[in-house]
Amino acid sequence: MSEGLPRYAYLGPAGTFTEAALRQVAPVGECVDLPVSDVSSAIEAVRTGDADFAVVAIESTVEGGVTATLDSLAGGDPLVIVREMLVPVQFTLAAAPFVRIEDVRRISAHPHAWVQCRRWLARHLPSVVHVPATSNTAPAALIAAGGAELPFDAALVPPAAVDSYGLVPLAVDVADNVSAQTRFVVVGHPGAVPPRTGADKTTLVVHLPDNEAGALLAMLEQFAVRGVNLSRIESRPIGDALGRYSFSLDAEGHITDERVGEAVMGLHRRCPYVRFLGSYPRADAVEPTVHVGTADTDFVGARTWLQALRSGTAT
Ligand SMILES: O=C(O)C(=O)Cc1ccccc1
Repeated sequence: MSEGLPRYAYLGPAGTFTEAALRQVAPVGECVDLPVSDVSSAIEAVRTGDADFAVVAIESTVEGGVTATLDSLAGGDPLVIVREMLVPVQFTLAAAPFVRIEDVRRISAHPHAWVQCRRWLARHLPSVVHVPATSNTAPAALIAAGGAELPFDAALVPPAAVDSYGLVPLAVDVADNVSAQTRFVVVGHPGAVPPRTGADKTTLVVHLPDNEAGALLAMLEQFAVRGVNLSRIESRPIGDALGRYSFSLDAEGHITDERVGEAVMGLHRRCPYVRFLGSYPRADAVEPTVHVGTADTDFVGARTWLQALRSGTAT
């Protein structure tokens, strides 16, 4: 019975790294899986009410921010990130039984997978052609389905998907970076913010005032002067005119941390648009370094002192 279970939209079909991320939060049987063919559809499924949550890749060690995810979250009805997960990413070159590596001319791969294996491919199969796939297991599912002749001979797939789709490995560990990781997030409707753990992240989208010299520096100063470290920042076109950019950033800390709250208030004062995309526990549980004068007690003490000055009760 799946009634009452949370519904998760994710990039399918089964066996993607996104599904591995989903399993960290919702084991099989404890949720309804809704596989879709791109991250924007996964996020949209939450907006339309077809899903309760979406699990989407947001950042990778190889390519940085996943732009489709950042753009889908930056506009449209507000959604928030409630959790993050890290998944190690490796690839196997695999094919239907009886395909020999020397006969491989066309390889189907998700564009991110192709980039992650570029050096290996250039070295071992320099003349192969890339056939883009919607996910890391979409070509595996096509091979497993059999039937019509496919426009590719082999595919780059997650190692765990080789057996589950009845493929054979032609070459293992073909990713260029052995420590590659992808960061995934669970996206849901705004509501109660996940409690502060002491090792949290806050994701924001910020627009800067137009034609103001130093506006980016002024935005960054809101964090710097309060001792808030940023772990990711990137610009994306707003889309309405050339030269207009939106900044997507991750700040270390929780919205209930005084220093993060003060920085976000500073953004609200200085920037024409600020979207809060959630505070959630860091997957690596690393706590931020708290610099002198930026602990919660420092902010609360300073506020109490100011109140006393204003009310004439300071001693
Ligand atoms: O989740 C997957 O498996 C995907 O197809 C997306 C992807 C692509 C490359 C690295 C990590 C995730």
